[in-house]
Amino acid sequence: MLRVAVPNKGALAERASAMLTEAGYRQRHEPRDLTVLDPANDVEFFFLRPKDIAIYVASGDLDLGITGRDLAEDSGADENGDAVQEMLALGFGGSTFRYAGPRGTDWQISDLEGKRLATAYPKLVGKDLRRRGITAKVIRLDGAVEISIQLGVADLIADVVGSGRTLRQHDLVPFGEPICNSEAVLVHRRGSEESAAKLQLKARLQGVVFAQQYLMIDYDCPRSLLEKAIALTPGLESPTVAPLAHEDWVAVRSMVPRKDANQTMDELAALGAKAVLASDIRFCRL
Ligand SMILES: Nc1ncnc2c1ncn2[C@@H]1O[C@H](COP(=O)(O)OP(=O)(O)OP(=O)(O)O)[C@@H](O)[C@H]1O
Ligand SMILES: O=P(O)(O)OC[C@H]1O[C@H](OP(=O)(O)OP(=O)(O)O)[C@H](O)[C@@H]1O
Ligand SMILES: [Mg+2]
Repeated sequence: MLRVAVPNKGALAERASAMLTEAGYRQRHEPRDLTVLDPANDVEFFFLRPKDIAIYVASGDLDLGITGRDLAEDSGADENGDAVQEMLALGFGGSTFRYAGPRGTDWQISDLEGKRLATAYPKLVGKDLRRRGITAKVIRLDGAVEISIQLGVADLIADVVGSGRTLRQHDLVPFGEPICNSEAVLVHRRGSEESAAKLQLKARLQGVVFAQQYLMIDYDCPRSLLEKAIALTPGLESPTVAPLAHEDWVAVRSMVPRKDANQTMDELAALGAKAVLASDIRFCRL
């Protein structure tokens, strides 16, 4: 039976469970439940603290986990790499992990040298500092890191930035390139086998991710414009083209990236396509 770790609280928990439900798996009904058995799919889910998930997966006690890329990178067992390996990016829970300092100074990365730096991600930060050849005193906190400078424990911080609201509230500004561009990811133990059971769960989640990132576009198109229309909507392999009762016209169906959909629809309409419709894809296998 496949054993899978899912965040039990925090920024990723709800979306991770919703994605698994969409992919056809049983999820918990009681928010306090720590395990859910899904015998039909031969999977058991374990609901764990987000920070602990990479530890269970890296040790091999659990086969797969959903966690943040920043947390996965922070779990690295040694200098040679992370103990867990990303199998799939899940397209939600986006954030950056950044250095920040008090507003009013034009902070540079070189200013980190010799400073006290508070963070809840000491390994991720330690690796970044070593890579840059900077020596700083890393102070490990569990959370609410943004307040540590005000309280006198640190000079600078490194933390998760979502909307940026928490930094602004504490008069902090981010500086330097992000240490990590994070999102929710599916991980397994580095170097472990990609078994058929793991690949099946990955494929199901991939189907949900694609369904959320693409729309299906349908339109009617004069045959004379078909080549130009297909160039706008090439689809994944190639679009479906079906005859219409009116022999000068065809119906076209193609998947387009959701983020480009409105622009593509405008361009199709300008070209002379009619009845341009967009619809959601619920899930898919590609
Ligand atoms: N405001 C946010 N926006 C986007 N992603 C976030 C945000 N806060 C946290 N995350 C992401 O969620 C993941 C886990 O962080 P989360 O805050 O949920 O757990 P935690 O800090 O370990 O637990 P807790 O905050 O409950 O003590 C990380 O990958 C992080 O990047
Ligand atoms: O840029 P924002 O949208 O404001 O989000 C960023 C904040 O969200 C997370 O905090 P969380 O609520 O998890 O509390 P924590 O610091 O105790 O982990 C993160 O650690 C930042 O503090
Ligand atoms: Mg947090």
